[in-house]
Amino acid sequence: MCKQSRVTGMLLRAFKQNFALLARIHASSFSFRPIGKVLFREMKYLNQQEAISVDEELFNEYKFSVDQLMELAGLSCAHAIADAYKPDSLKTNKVLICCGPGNNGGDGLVAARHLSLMSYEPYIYYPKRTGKALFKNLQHQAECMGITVTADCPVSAKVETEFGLIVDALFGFSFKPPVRDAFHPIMDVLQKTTLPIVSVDIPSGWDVEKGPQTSCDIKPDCLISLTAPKLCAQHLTNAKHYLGGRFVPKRLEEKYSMSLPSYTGRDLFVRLS
Ligand SMILES: NC(=O)C1=CN([C@@H]2O[C@H](COP(=O)(O)OP(=O)(O)OC[C@H]3O[C@@H](n4cnc5c(N)ncnc54)[C@H](O)[C@@H]3O)[C@@H](O)[C@H]2O)[C@@H](O)CC1
Ligand SMILES: [K+]
Repeated sequence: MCKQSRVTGMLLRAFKQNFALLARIHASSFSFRPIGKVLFREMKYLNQQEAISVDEELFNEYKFSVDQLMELAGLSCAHAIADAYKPDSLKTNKVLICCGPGNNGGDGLVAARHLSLMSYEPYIYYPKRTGKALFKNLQHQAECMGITVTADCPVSAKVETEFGLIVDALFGFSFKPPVRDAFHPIMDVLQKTTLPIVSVDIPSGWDVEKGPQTSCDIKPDCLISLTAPKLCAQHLTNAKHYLGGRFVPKRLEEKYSMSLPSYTGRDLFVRLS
């Protein structure tokens, strides 16, 4: 084959490959971001049903136990908090941790225990408790480590003077608005506070997909998405955003096309913004 036709063949093949790539990009529901000369697929934001399905697969298909994943999730939250808020950058190292009735609250109980081992002084507000052994044990472990666990909602004035940071572990991806009456007092504290709020997985009160529902909704200073961000994270404004929960098997990540960012070395979190 002459040199000219070899070159023509190469150009044709390159054109076909690029055309196929562009067609795939166009057909996909994901967005692509050019970095240098390479196209990287951006991380996916899960809808509520996808988050629930991923959760179910981790337990049913992969046979993880709730305790295992909750410990890893809560530990990654504690590490991300320690990265974002060094104790001496806060007005005080006392951290108010608000724990809800489900697994999001469990992540908060775990994070409290780990923060207490890292120069913070956690104080847990845990109003609605279940009889499940896992949660009773988490509460017991926190109390054995000298952490106060109370069902009495702290008043705003006390929160503002006594604490340096608030962790919102009230509701996660199973939340269905509107917030029930029993949680109005603490939501009121979170809506009015001037302290930074770190939300675990979902800013409590936000719609899991649509984000804040009213201008009164809480404004987290930091969100720690677990496993993969949910759609509501796209509504964050001027907030730090971390990804934690470094336990997703590659096969599951690929099944849901999560395109998770790479964790560095032994880190338990990735800072996204
Ligand atoms: N799948 C995962 O990847 C993992 C998820 N974990 C955590 O688990 C969370 C999800 O946990 P759950 O499914 O238990 O649910 P949530 O913790 O999101 O909340 C469920 C609880 O909130 C209550 N609730 C729902 N809507 C309410 C409303 N409008 N007003 C008042 N109460 C309301 C429900 O009655 C239930 O008790 C995640 O967001 C994450 O924080 C981690 O613990 C472990 C790993
Ligand atoms: K939350």
